[in-house]
Amino acid sequence: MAEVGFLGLGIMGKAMAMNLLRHGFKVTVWNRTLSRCDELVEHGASVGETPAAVIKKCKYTIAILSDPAAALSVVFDKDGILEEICGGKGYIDMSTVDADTSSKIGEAIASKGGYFLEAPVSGSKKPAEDGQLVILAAGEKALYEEALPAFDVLGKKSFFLGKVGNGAKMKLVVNMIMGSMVNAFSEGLVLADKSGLNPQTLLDVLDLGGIANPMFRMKGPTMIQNNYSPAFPLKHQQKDMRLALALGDENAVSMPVAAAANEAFKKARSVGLGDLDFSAVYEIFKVAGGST
Ligand SMILES: NC(=O)C1=CN([C@@H]2O[C@H](COP(=O)(O)OP(=O)(O)OC[C@H]3O[C@@H](n4cnc5c(N)ncnc54)[C@H](OP(=O)(O)O)[C@@H]3O)[C@@H](O)[C@H]2O)C=CC1
Ligand SMILES: O=CCCC(=O)O
Repeated sequence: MAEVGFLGLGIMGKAMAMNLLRHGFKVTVWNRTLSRCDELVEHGASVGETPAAVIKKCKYTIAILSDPAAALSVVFDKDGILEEICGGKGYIDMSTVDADTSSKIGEAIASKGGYFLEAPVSGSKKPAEDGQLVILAAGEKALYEEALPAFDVLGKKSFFLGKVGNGAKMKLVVNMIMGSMVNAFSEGLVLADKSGLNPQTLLDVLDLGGIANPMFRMKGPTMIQNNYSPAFPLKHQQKDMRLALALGDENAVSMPVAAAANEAFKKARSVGLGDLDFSAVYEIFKVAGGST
């Protein structure tokens, strides 16, 4: 089996790279903070000293990094991907970024003869651990097909969405909806509490009705316990709202609900909640609603 490169061992990257190792892939990892590679090495990974070194060694390399700045940095900066990508090699960026960022990366890689696929994912830490992500790929179809054995390990379903940008846009639309939902959910929990209802009973009622969903089911119990151990960091959700709103601007789509949700996430970041789970936006509604 060909060696797969893997850049970025944050919450998602660590779980995904671990999964590939568990399924017999040979994996060479790199992370900006190199010490984060140690645990993967214990499970059989090799380490590349730089993104360029990983690209040089591997037929194709996957990355999942925090945001557009990070995604651009590993490609264009010193010791970056562009130094070693060449004909026959592939680069798959699974970070959540905007279509422009993805296109810039794709064009630069193509200019060196390499193949590029964007492949952001739906699903969080647990689905990443369980190989249950939803993969939203777009770009070079041949690379998509080459990577399918890895995608089959990482995800429960892969979509090929056509040209570069379509994966990024799909991911931003999905996360824009999710970010708006968690705001409405938070507001509802506060309203239930302030009007004398038991929030746990609200969760039970919601779960039996037409708006039951895995996100409410998973986050509700931890939110009412004020437990925001990060699966999806709030700072990344706010980044996704910001990028989705920019996509709305480009397309003249009015998004008042998403704009209000973005304000709540920004407020949450401004009071130091950015590294907690995105469900910590609930704290902002508690303050606004006068809850204790
Ligand atoms: N967590 C989730 O539930 C999901 C997240 N995503 C998306 O996946 C991506 C990663 O998320 P997640 O794993 O949660 O994030 P984390 O914050 O846990 O990890 C971020 C990763 O990016 C690296 N990084 C940050 N800045 C740079 C930089 N300038 N140069 C190189 N590397 C950098 C970090 O390295 P270092 O260790 O050195 O800081 C780390 O490996 C994001 O785009 C997010 O929106 C998508 C679906 C679900
Ligand atoms: O981008 C993060 C998505 C988190 C999720 O789908 O639960």
